[in-house]
Amino acid sequence: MRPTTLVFPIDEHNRILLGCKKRGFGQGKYNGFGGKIEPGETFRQCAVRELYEESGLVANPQDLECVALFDFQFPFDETLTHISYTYVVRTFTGDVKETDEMESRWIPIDEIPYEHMWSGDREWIPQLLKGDKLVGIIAFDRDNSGVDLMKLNIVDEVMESELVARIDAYIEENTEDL
Ligand SMILES: COc1nc(N)nc2c1ncn2[C@H]1C[C@H](O)[C@@H](COP(=O)(O)OP(=O)(O)OP(=O)(O)O)O1
Repeated sequence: MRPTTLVFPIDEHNRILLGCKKRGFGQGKYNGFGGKIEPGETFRQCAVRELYEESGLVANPQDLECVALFDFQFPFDETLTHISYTYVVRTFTGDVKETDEMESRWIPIDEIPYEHMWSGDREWIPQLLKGDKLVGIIAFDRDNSGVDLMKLNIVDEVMESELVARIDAYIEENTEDL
């Protein structure tokens, strides 16, 4: 799986925008907005594109705050393993709309529906909301749903790579099918 991004918009009333995923990976779960990075994109470009496609909100890449880098590991199905650069955004325009992928709503942060989210989120989303920045591993169990291991470090700053997608695109362009 390609690297991914994940964005949590927060409004002036301190509500978080979450979407219930209508299809694909994480179907039926509430989450922020994101998806796979496309060749040639930076992580921030991916994040604002996915935010718009999935929620209708428009953000500038420079207004994203990078708050976490997660290595989501699925040892029992390696095809699911991926990293995710995770952002909070408080400045945006546009109207929230239902899309093919997500049905979204603004939720007060003390009413986040963790029981309908990925397990693990209950641990780290509150940390992000109080301002911590996190880097680490979350490893899932045999059913690819429960957390077997969570090893997260609080960091001063999440180092953002702008290179991965470009290298990926370069390799795709310059490698013949075997
Ligand atoms: C496993 O724990 C996870 N928790 C949370 N909160 N979010 C997760 C977890 N694992 C993945 N995610 C996020 C990261 C990305 O935003 C998406 C997955 O991206 P994916 O590319 O698979 O999703 P699609 O929307 O189907 O992708 P495209 O639109 O790019 O096709 O979930």
